[in-house]
Amino acid sequence: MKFTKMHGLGNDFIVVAGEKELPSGADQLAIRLCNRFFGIGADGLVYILPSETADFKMRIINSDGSEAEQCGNAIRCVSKYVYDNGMTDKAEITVETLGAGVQKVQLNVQNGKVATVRVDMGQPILEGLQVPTTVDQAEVIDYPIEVDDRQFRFTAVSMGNPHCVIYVDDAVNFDLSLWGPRLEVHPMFPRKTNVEFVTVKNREHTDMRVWERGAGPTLACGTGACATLVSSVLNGLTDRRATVSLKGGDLFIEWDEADNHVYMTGPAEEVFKGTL
Ligand SMILES: N[C@@H](CCC[C@H](N)C(=O)O)C(=O)O
Repeated sequence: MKFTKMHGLGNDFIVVAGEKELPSGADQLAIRLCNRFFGIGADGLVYILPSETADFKMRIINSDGSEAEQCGNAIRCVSKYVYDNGMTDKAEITVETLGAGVQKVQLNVQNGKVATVRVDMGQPILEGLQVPTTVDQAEVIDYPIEVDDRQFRFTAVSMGNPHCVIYVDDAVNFDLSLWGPRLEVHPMFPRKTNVEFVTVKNREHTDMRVWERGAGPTLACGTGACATLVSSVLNGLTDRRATVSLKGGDLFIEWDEADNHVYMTGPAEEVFKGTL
């Protein structure tokens, strides 16, 4: 099996192309290959597959073997992969995802290779039961949640996958590994959740640290950055265009008032190719 190790701001993936469909046993393979001590090491295993409704289809398996509906950093890596490897010569492509429909992608090509990618991430889902949370409300904004003896307030956003956004005084130094795993499996999130801890720096800039469902602490999360911007607008904290600074670097996120779509712009990089 040939693979390419790629990353988007340090959120890293083992990318595999050439299969017709998601192979059975992909969950166990992801657990084995994503292991940083006994495998290649990655946050997820990503398959690029043929699609009947788009130019390509993407499936992503988290490092714990669970499948995610969508992944912002992976879709940028997939877009770079298909262009740089001659699977398309188009600068605008479409990618089918499991839970966020078909997404339109614009490639910024420099010297024949994709440098950055702008993805139309679609419309955010805010209805509480659809995110999903157990809160039966049209929107779940600044809502109380208790973990052990600590009270947080969260805003729920789905970008195809669920996110719980929490504002803290200092996201950069926040104890992610203590609270992230507890919130990920909190009973208010029936399909578990990704958790973003956010500090607003000004109306066009936030810091964010993420605990990902099925992968733990990662250096960046594209859908998490989108959820952060949407949440920050809903809470009146930022404008509709802002930079989200993650541990691995910056993503530029826009929530368009006209079409209600969220747009994410950021880099994608190849690390190495290999054969198993
Ligand atoms: N890193 C991703 C999200 C990957 C999936 C996530 N762990 C989930 O289970 O929803 C991103 O860049 O969006």
